[in-house]
Amino acid sequence: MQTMIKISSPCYIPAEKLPAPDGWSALFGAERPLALEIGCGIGDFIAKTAVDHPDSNIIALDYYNKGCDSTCRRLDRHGVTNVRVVRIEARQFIAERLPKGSLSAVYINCPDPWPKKRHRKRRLVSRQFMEFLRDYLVPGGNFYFATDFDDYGIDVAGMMPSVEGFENALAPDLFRHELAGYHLSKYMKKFMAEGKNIYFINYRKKMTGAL
Ligand SMILES: C[S@@+](CC[C@H](N)C(=O)[O-])C[C@H]1O[C@@H](n2cnc3c(N)ncnc32)[C@H](O)[C@@H]1O
Repeated sequence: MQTMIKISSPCYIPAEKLPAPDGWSALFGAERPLALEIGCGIGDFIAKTAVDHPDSNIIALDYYNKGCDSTCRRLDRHGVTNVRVVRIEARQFIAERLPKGSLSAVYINCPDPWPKKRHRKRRLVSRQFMEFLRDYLVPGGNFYFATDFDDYGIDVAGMMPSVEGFENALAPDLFRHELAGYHLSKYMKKFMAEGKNIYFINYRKKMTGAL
C-alpha cells in the first residue's frame, strides 16, 4: 500500500485537473512539440532532458506517488518549467488524455522487467503496445527505450524491425550500449555500476506511408 504524499508543486497535475486531449498547449501556455516520459521514477532523466529541450512541452508520468513527488521537487529545485507530472497508468493516460498524432518523443527508461517467464506478458513494451503508441506519435516522432535487462532489450530489439510504420534511428544497429546525448537515469546508473549493459533502442515513426 502506497503512503499518499500530497503534492503541491506547480508542475503536478492531479487526475481531476487533467485537460481534455486538445487542452495541453493551453495548460502549458504555449503551443510546442509534446513529449512524454513513461515511468519517470525520481525524475532525474526528465529534469536534464527538459533543460536540453526548452522548446518542448513535456509530460512525465508514473503511477508511483512518491516518484511523482520526487520528480516535482527536482523540477522545482532546478527551475524547470516545461514539464508537467501526472500520477497515472501510462496506457490509460495515453488513450484518454492525448490526441492521436501528437507526441514528438516518447521516453521509456528501465521499465519493470518482469523477469519471470510467466509474467512477461505484463511487460509494458510489446508489439501490441507499439502498435497502440504509433497512432499517438507525429510522423518523425521518436520512440526511445532503455533497459538493463538483457532479455527485455533483445526482445524489443528483435521485435521492432517488424512493427509496421517505424524506422530504426540507430540502423544498422538494432540497439546500442551507449547513446550519445541521452541522459542516464537513476536505474541506468545503478545497473551500470553493477557492470550491466544498458540496451538503448531508438525508432522513429515513418514520415510517409505510416499507419
Ligand atoms: C524500474 S523503475 C525506473 C524508473 C526510471 N525510469 C529510471 O530509469 O530510473 C520503473 C518505473 O515505472 C513506473 N511504471 C511502470 N509501469 C508503469 C505504467 N504502466 N504506467 C505508469 N508508470 C509505470 C513504476 O512505478 C516505476 O517508477
